[in-house]
Amino acid sequence: MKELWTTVASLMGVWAFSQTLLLAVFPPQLRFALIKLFQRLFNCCSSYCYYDITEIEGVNTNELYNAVQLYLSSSASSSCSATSSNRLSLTRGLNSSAITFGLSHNDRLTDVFNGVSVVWEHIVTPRQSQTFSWRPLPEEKRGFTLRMNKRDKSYILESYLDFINEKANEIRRKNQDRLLYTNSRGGSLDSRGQPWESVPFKHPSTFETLAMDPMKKAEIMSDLRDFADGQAFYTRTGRAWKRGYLLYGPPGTGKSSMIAAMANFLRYDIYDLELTEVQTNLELRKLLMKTSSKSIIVIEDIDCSINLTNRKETTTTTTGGCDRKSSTFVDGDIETSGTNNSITLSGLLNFTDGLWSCCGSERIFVFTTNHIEKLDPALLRSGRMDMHVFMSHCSFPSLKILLKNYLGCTPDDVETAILQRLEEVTDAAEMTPADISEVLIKNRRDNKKALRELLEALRVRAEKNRSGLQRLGADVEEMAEEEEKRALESPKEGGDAAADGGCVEEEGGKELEDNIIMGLI
Ligand SMILES: Nc1ncnc2c1ncn2[C@@H]1O[C@H](COP(=O)(O)OP(=O)(O)OP(=O)(O)O)[C@@H](O)[C@H]1O
Ligand SMILES: [Mg+2]
Repeated sequence: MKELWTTVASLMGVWAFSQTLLLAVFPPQLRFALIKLFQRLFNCCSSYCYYDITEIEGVNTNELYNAVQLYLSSSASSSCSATSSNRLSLTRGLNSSAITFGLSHNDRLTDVFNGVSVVWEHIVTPRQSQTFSWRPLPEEKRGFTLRMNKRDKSYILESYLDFINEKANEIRRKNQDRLLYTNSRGGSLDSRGQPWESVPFKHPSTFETLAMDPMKKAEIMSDLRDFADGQAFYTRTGRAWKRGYLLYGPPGTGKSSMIAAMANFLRYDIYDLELTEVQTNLELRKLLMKTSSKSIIVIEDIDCSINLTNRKETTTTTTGGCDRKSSTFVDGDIETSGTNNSITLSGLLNFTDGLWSCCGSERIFVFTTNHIEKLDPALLRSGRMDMHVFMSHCSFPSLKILLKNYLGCTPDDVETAILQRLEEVTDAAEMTPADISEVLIKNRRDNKKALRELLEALRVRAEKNRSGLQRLGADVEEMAEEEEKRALESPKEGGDAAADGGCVEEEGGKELEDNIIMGLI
């Protein structure tokens, strides 16, 4: 033992002496060159190669550093024991409610990709002197060093880095709160040149809570899934990676709730485009260019936002309380006659389907309306609106979902007689899910009372609809009798009319009938 200590002491003495000699004999530049030479010699003999990924490259943040950090965070959290120590760093990013793990300073982690093992080291050194920079630099220099066997380099390096980028994007999306963007500031930009304002998107609506026909729901979910997984398909078929949805139906049937459910399902951001705030087609295009991939671009109540009825007329439209001049179109092209400084249907069609619509990818356009009949067919064609989804009044299957949402009860928990009665009246009542939700929310503390009140509300509404229909039938009959009487009183007139063509009379009768129906509605 004594001998061992003597050897260690003499070795340390030799080390101290050589260091003093090195410092005294070699000037700093020479020392640096020697170290470099030793490093090169070591690299030539070593079977490993090393890649440094620094946090800041020049004055720019190195995106790859962030990607590696995120990627390693998933491995670090799951394999804490694989690191050389049990210390991990924890971070929570801006706009993120998730905590991410990271390698602590100067720690190592082994990763395996395609059967090849590599080692990551997180290297942190103090920044020696603050060099001149337009922005303050962190006090520490941070970077990752990737070590892999030289023979594996050509085999995995490129695909490994691609994989890391992809994985990092996935983690970023999963961790980051989704955002709801709006263009409520009109055309003005913020300090970062952004036309969109954003807030965290926290809408709780999901496909599970959405009350609609289960078959239709499953179809939409599968369509969305296919879309999100369809990158290869869209590339192969030469189509832009986007999809259009038109949600239409009466107010309160869940169109906005469906958009929130779609965003939550795909984990996409939402851009709520307020068309009445957009003044020109150019502004619309700029807004589109500033949207990100993996997002849903929404235009609600499209029929109220812009005159979309006739592309071939010059019209002055009143939109959101302000007068707007539409341009003249010939098959959707803007005439350059001075009035093209406004937003037009042509601009909107280009927005959804033109070349500019492909400036990003993986985007869904959703339009909503209460009046589908008011929309120009050009807007409705496939490619622009691929899926037309009718959000209807509450059906019995939808009602069961609402009962589960608000009262927490399944059909088995409801008395058979009540359930049967509910089934009989739901369709006839034509109540919206919003109306039914209101009845259930008010009485949610007492399930029995809630069911009673709901049944009563449905019954009253169904009765009202039925008597309305009867009244309509009686009115139509009465009118028809009057017509008949008039025809008998003046047979010549009636005969002439008949000679002119019964369809005219028939159309007149139909018009009359339509007027009565509209009046009653
Ligand atoms: N299908 C539905 N499933 C679950 N809840 C619904 C549904 N439809 C409506 N609701 C409830 O009613 C409220 C209003 O619904 P929503 O705003 O989605 O209707 P909308 O169709 O967008 O109406 P509008 O045409 O007036 O914009 C929501 O907060 C939601 O709670
Ligand atoms: Mg809505």
